[in-house]
Amino acid sequence: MAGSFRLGTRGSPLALVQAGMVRDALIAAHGWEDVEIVVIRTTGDRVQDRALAEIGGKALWTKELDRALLAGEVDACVHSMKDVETIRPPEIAIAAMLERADVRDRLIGADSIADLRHNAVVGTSSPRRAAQLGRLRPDVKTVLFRGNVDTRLGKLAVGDVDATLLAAAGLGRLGRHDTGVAVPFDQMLPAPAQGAVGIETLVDGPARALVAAIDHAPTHRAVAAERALLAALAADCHSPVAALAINEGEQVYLRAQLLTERGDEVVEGALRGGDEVGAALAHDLLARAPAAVRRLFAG
Ligand SMILES: NCc1[nH]cc(CCC(=O)O)c1CC(=O)O
Repeated sequence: MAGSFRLGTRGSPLALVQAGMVRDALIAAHGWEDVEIVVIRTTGDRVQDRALAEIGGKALWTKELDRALLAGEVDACVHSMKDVETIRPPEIAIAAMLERADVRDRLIGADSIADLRHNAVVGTSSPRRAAQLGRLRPDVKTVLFRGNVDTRLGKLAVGDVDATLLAAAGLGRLGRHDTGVAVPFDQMLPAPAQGAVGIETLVDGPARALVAAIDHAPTHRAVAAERALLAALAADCHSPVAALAINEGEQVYLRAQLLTERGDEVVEGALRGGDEVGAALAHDLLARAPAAVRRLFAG
């Protein structure tokens, strides 16, 4: 490759740490002297006062990065896989994923969900977290909470809310391993693809194989199963859906949960299998879902 490899990324502190991890992995795999990091500003970074779901969804984070990739301004783009839509442009491939970090959520502001004060106010803009919280604690109110990790922790510190929930992976990558407490899976199953960093390239071209050299296959397989479930559900960022695939040899054990907005109704299930497991579990859940849940996943 002539010149240094160019890696596109958003400019948030977390995105820059993740891009640095990808750069280091590429340098180690290929013995390159350097990788150029190209910061691309996205609509999602500019609009901070409305829920992601309300203003256009996950495309807000990917659109500008996709454009730079398609225009040949960068060789690859780094994403939190959680923020990448299920349906991608046909010219773009998920070439690799880094090994997944801690997939759990962390609660900041109380020792546990049970310990939240009566009628506590929790800041989150995630339909999944709001629904799961509503299911466990119907008295708790959730309010819109956006901005990067530091912005959210700042709002918590000044008392705008009693508590908030953030992904352990993001906190850890920002050096905040000790912020808050981990919420166990049985209380809060994570978002599909939470904790996974992905690298996209063009389908055709030399970058794809270069990036594939740093792929962590078990992470890729697990996240692919979670994304296949989302695709079969026709779910988007409005959808209160949780899913987690655990590797078992060449197979995965996929767990998932669909909820109503306040978590009054829920359907959950699990399935073990290969490539088909995401779609199969989606169909099983939809078949068993209460009407109020199925309505949210009408696609
Ligand atoms: N939607 C925002 C977002 N996208 C990825 C992460 C954290 C890192 C990850 O899950 O890989 C976060 C913040 C959060 O949910 O706390």
